[in-house]
Amino acid sequence: MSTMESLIGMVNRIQRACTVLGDHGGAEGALPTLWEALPSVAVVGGQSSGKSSVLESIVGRDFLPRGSGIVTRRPLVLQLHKTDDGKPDYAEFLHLQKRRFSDFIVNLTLIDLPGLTKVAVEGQSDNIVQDIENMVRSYVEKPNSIILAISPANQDIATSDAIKLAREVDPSGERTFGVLTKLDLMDKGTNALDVLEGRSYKLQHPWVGVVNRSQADINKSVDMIAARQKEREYFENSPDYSHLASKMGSEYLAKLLSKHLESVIRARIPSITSLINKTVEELESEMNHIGRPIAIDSGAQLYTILELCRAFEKIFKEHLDGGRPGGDRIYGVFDNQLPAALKKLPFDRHLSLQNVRKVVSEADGYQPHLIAPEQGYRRLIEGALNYFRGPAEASVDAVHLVMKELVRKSIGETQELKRFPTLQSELAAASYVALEKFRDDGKKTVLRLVDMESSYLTVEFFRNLPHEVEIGANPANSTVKGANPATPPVDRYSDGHFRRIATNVSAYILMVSETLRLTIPKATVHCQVREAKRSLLNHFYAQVGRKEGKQLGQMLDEDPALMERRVQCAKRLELYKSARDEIEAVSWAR
Ligand SMILES: Nc1nc2c(ncn2[C@@H]2O[C@H](COP(=O)(O)OP(=O)(O)OP(=O)(O)O)[C@@H](O)[C@H]2O)c(=O)[nH]1
Repeated sequence: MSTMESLIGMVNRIQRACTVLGDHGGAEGALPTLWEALPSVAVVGGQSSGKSSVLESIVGRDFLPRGSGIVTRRPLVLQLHKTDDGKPDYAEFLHLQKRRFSDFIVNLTLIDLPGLTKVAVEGQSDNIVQDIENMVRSYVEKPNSIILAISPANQDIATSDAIKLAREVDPSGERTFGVLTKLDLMDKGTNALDVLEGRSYKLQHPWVGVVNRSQADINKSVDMIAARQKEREYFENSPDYSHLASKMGSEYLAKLLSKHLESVIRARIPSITSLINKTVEELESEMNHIGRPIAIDSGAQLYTILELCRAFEKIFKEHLDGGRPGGDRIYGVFDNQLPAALKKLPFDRHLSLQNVRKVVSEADGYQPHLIAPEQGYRRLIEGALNYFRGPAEASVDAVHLVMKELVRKSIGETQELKRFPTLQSELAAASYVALEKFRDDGKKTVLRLVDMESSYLTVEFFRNLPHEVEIGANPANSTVKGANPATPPVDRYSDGHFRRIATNVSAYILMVSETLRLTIPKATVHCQVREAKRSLLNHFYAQVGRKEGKQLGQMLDEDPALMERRVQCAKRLELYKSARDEIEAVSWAR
């Protein structure tokens, strides 16, 4: 394999790596540095110094338009690896190079130096000159830019624009290749040995003299092969240069340049590889984070849905049972909210002397009570018990709210669910419906506890009360109590009598309150918390089980942005891996 072929093969591989990555050195590129890490060749020289001719002979084809128009009259920056939109002047040209240079892919840049200063024609601002100069400079300044400095032999080397620029941006000369063109056009009796042997201007790489096709050759359509032959003969037969013949000419220049490019590219491979490896790692970890794509068969989809539900349920239970926060707030309802609400019930008002007297009297009707006001007691107690409905229902509602919040939190905390917004909302909806049902059940149960208190009073409480006679307001009546029903007692009932009734009812209500304080939490946990742990998603599971494949798929609808991201990542990952293969092949090929 010739040096040139192996270089081209190598660059082709790297180029393929770059192309698969969509990396063309632009800012939008995935790995902008990959392409940019490669050396580029800038062919610089004064007007008509022979840049195009040299480039052609290196590449081995006739490809550049010549002699007029776009090539000669402007500072020409030709990048063979990318088109530059917005510069219609070059469009045709760039179009041409695209077609022709698929086999020589090092970033080639052709720079016409004197053109730089002459570009500002009428109507153009000086800024353009400056801009173009900056652009050119940005090419040749890059440490990975190899400068092919073209100087015509029939001009004083001291005035060479190419050497002037090269000296400026590459003082040590390590990336400058001096090319002397038009040796055949030198005045008779003069030669360029001072330059070619490095005495006029020393560079680290040897100077190479070339003889390109003359304008006459071009006009006669002398092809490249013939031109090469002619060039070879020129050096072999030249009395001045025959001793240098093996190190002169376009072919030698191409070989020299290829070897240099190859070593520079090889030197860059480790850093390119590590760059690729780093990106592969990043992409892999992102892919892990995004998760695998979902299966398409409905069995696997159902399985996935159930797995996800289970993951959610597990977290939800951890919130209730502890391990994750939130369950303690339910205890907070029982320990603070409920007792406080019970304590705040307006029994003082209900058992005010005035109300007790009113309720008892109304219960007595036309016939005042004789012994204890049985009906009065019952009505007072019933009235008081009604007040418990509020706190009882409020406890159920409070627990409901806590659990709803825990469902919301648990869905948010289920990592696996993150990518499935549809399933997330369906799970939330199903859970809320279930919690609603548990709440209804909880309410029914706690209200039943209250109702039970009114349906049957604790008889012992009253039996154990001190006898009416002893609590009677008037000691004079104590002997007749119960003995003389005919005595109209209405006016005999003093404040003390009613106060005592109030005290008794109050004591009874306190006892009931204590009971409910203990039983409402039991009912709530039984109906809501325990049920939620046991059957939060039961209905949902039944529904899912009846779903068709298509509906299952819909439930697993992913966030479109995420799906897109996964596809992108997967694609890039594959590309990077194949790029890595290409690059690895380069480092093994010798
Ligand atoms: N005789 C002879 N003519 C040459 C040589 N090199 C270039 N020429 C001629 O010089 C003219 C300019 O050559 P190009 O290769 O177009 O030079 P260039 O630097 O690309 O020109 P611009 O881009 O217009 O600045 C052409 O007519 C070439 O045929 C050479 O070594 N010997």
